[in-house]
Order: sequence, then structure tokens, then C-alpha cells
Amino acid sequence: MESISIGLLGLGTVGSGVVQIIEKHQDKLMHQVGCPVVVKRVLVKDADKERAVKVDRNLLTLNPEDILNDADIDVVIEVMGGIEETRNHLKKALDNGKHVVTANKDLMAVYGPELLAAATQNGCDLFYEASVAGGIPILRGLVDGLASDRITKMMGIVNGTTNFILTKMSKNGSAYEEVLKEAQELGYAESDPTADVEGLDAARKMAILSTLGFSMNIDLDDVKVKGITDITEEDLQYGKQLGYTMKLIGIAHREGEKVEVSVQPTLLSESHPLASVQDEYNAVYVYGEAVGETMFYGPGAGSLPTATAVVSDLVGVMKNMRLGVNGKSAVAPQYDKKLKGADEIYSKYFLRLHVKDEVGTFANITSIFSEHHVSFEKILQLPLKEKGLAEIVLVTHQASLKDYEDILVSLRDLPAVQTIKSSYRVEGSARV
Ligand SMILES: NC(=O)C1=CN([C@@H]2O[C@H](COP(=O)(O)OP(=O)(O)OC[C@H]3O[C@@H](n4cnc5c(N)ncnc54)[C@H](OP(=O)(O)O)[C@@H]3O)[C@@H](O)[C@H]2O)C=CC1
Ligand SMILES: N[C@@H](CC=O)C(=O)O
Ligand code: NA
Repeated sequence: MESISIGLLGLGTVGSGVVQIIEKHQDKLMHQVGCPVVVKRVLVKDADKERAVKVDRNLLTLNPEDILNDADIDVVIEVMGGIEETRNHLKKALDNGKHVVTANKDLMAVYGPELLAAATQNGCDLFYEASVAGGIPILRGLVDGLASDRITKMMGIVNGTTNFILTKMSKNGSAYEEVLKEAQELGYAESDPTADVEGLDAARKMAILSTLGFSMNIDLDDVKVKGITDITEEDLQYGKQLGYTMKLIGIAHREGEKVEVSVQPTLLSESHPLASVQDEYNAVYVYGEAVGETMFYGPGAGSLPTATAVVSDLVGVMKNMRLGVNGKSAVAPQYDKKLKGADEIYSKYFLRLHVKDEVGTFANITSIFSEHHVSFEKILQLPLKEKGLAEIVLVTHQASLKDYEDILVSLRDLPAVQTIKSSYRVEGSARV
């Protein structure tokens, strides 16, 4: 091969990083694959836009066909985002025999199986390491590093924006809106940050992780999702008081043939290794039957960290090109999808209530829990400024999601309960 020609879809935060790494690490790329890597065309929306990296204007195009139909382009790198239009672009690239590297978890969570099948049919590679946990090589870690093991549980902080927000709110008492704006300015957030803060970005990544980790086609719709927009300062403070730290955690748990996949704000024991993951950093805690506990840690967002994963995938494609084995690495899921029911999902829960401070309130509340065979790890009752009201904060022992949801229904019907202020899943045991 004289050189490898790249067509780049997008030249934003990640695309700019890709160009920088290809330029600055050209010697390492050449040493590994035996030929230079050349960015031949770059798709953008606005050719006159100021950019983080200098690119010859003659390389820029507003027409994706200039890349998708260019016979000289070997690999399409997609870092433009979006779903439907981008799906069509990548399908066309694969049908035209071009290998694809993408960072697009929105796309892979919804159309991953379809595009992977198209890649195999066309003898092309489709790699997407950057789509989950940015620069952390978690997908290769699962597919290659832990290929011999059966994964039982994965717990991940897989969204850098929300981890950055929760870190600043918890450590500095910063205001949510102010920190979200800072995350956007730093290039961590999606173009529409709703995907970050409502948990959808993390859910997409958990769907991709679970599909690979459990070898089961987990769709985005299978992932129960809640974001961070309802978290209050009181919740953060009570969590700290009880020995927990608030994180947006993706949980994927397999018991026998059945799995549960969810994303929610979670009070995590301060002693859990994930509790130390700060700012835009991500981490995925993987439990395997044979390997035991492992943790993959690193920057989950940002231009160069994410671009590192993208260009590393490009090296993987180029190595396969040299060996003539492109399009052969995708392994179809081994197991039929079987999801746990609410009566099979167990966790501890944090609950904060405002109640009437009168005789019998506490007894009525605790009897609802005992009717569902749910006991308590910790309970606090404190008076409120509002006359005649008190605040009850409790952490349950392990309870099924079904029992806990039934308890919440009964509490809402109890006259003594004025408001259910907040409820969170709890992972790990707090300090005594
Ligand atoms: N930012 C991060 O830390 C991470 C991002 N990702 C993923 O990487 C992808 C890119 O993210 P990011 O770089 O942050 O996004 P940006 O918004 O910074 O960049 C998107 C780029 O794509 C171009 N583009 C977007 N839509 C079109 C279109 N319809 N036609 C032509 N060009 C288009 C834009 O052009 P123009 O510049 O002219 O506007 C821009 O150059 C996304 O899928 C994201 O989810 C994954 C991991 C981390
Ligand atoms: N917006 C995402 C970017 C990386 O996937 C995040 O905050 O993690
Ligand atoms: Na990754």
C-alpha cells in the first residue's frame, strides 16, 4: 500500500483531534502499518468556520458524496454525530467497500446490528471504540482482553458531562446551570446536552456495552433511564452524611440467562472504586466469573482523548488491511435476549420524605415497608421549619424493584406523607 486515504465526516471537537493525532503521530502510524495515512477529504457544514485545527481549505467539502463515492478513499471516519442521515452515509460507505470508524454511540445503539451486518457482508471493518467511554479502550477490553470470560456485571460512569457536573456540585457547591455551561465550553457535552443530563447518552453506551459484554442484542429501549436534572443539594448533602457520593451510574447485571440494564443517579458507597472517578473522567467496573473484578479508567470526553480511540481503531483497520482479514472480526451475539422482571432486580434504595410530625406517622410508614418484607440499613428523622412537618431519610436493605415501587405507591396514598422528595438506587455499603 502506498498510503491509506481517509475521508473524515466532521471536523468539530473530535474531528479536530483526529487530524492532530494523524499529523503528530504519523511516524508511529507508519511504523505500525508500513505506509503514510493521508486525510484526503473532510465533510463540514460551514467551510468558513473557525476551527481548532488548520486544514487545507481544498480538502473541505459540504457534499458527503465527495467522500462516499471517492474510490481512492479507503476508510471513512465518522465524527459528525446525528443518526438517520449519518446511518445512510455509513451504509453507503460500507456498500462502496470502505471501512468505517465511528465515535457515534447514538447511531451504534440504534443501528449497530444493521451496520455491523453490512460491514461483514461487504468484507469491511466497522469499529466504534470511541462510542463508549471516549478514550478508554473498554470495547477492546471486553472483546479481546476478557474474551475468555463470562461477564456477570458492569457498572459504569460513562458520561463525562454529568460526572463533571456532579463532581463540581458535590465538591464546590457549584450551580448546575453554571457547570453545564462550562462542560459545553470544554467540548464535553453533546450538541444537544439534553442527551447528557437526561441519561440518554449513558443509556446508549450501556446498550452497546451490554451487547458486547453479555453477547446479547440489547436495544436502547431495553435500558431503564433517569437523568440528573432532579438531583437537589439536599440529596447530595444527605448522601455525604450517610457515606455515599452521587454518580450517574450505568448498571448491567446478568444473573443466569437474564439481564438488567439501567442508567440512574445512584448513591455510591464512598469506598467503591467508582466513587473516586472525578470530573469528565469515566470508568467501567467489570465483574467476570473467572477474572473477578477489573476497572477500566480514563477520560470519557474531550477532543484528543476521544480522537485517540478513533485513530487507534483506524490502526486496527489498517493492520487488518495488511493481513487481508477485514470484515471478519464482528462476532454475532451468542444468546437470545432475556430481560429481568421488576421482581428479579434487587438493590438498596435511598428515600427522602416530608411527613406530618404526628403520632403514628412513623409506625404507619415502617409498617408499609414491613408488609413488603423490606428492612432498613439507616433511618434519620429531622424536624422541618414548616410547622408540623418532619423529614424522614432512609436507606433500605436489598429490596426488589417491584416491592420498592409498590411501597412508593402505598406511601403516596398515606395521608401522613406530604411529599416523596427523592428516591435513589444505592450501591455498596456506607461507612458504619
Ligand atoms: N465531544 C466528545 O468528547 C465526544 C464525542 N463523541 C461523539 O463524536 C461525534 C462528534 O462529536 P463532536 O466532535 O463533539 O461534535 P461537534 O459538534 O464538535 O462536531 C461535529 C462536526 O460534524 C460536522 N457536521 C455535523 N453535522 C453535519 C452535516 N449534516 N453535514 C456536514 N457536516 C456536519 C460539523 O460541521 P461544522 O464544523 O461545519 O459545523 C462539525 O465539524 C458525536 O457522535 C459524539 O457523540 C464521542 C465521544 C466523546
Ligand atoms: N457528551 C459525551 C461525550 C462522550 O461520549 C459525554 O459527556 O460523555
Ligand atoms: Na472507548
